[in-house]
Amino acid sequence: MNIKIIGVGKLKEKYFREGIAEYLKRMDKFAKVKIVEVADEKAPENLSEAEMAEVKDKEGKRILAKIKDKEWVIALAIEGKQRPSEAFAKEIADLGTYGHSDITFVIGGSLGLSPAVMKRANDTLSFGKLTMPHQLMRLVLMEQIYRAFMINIGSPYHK
Ligand SMILES: C[S@@+](CC[C@H](N)C(=O)[O-])C[C@H]1O[C@@H](n2cnc3c(N)ncnc32)[C@H](O)[C@@H]1O
Repeated sequence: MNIKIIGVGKLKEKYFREGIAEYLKRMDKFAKVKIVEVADEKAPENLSEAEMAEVKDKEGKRILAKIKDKEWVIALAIEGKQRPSEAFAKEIADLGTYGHSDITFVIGGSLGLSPAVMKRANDTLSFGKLTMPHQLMRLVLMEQIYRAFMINIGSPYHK
């Protein structure tokens, strides 16, 4: 299975990078996991609606350029679909079984994902109504993917 996580902007803090590196290492035996970073646009406080849409559109185009036709895309969105970790684990296993072994997760930038990216997505994933910083979201997502693998092998990691 190939898992790609596309995020906007670089991870600045060392503790995030270390956390990501740890989960990359732990998942090594279950899947080929790749992090792809696309450049972010400057998004100062006082942007108009049109300017915010332009920021998302530009970032969205960069995201879409990193996605191949065969990839099953799951967009992370606050208003997306929530599910328990067990259901998420089953989905990951089923996708692999039924011919979608290239799964791509997409995390938006500080203003979120563009309509074009949401349209390309095959599914959405919400971690609840709380807004998380996109850098932290990357780490939380990795833990949940790792947890999914642990659930699927029946490991006591998942209690
Ligand atoms: C700072 S948030 C963007 C906030 C923006 N107002 C929005 O509604 O998308 C950056 C990205 O992190 C992800 N994200 C943040 N909180 C999330 C949550 N609770 N569930 C799923 N994804 C989340 C989404 O991909 C979002 O585009």
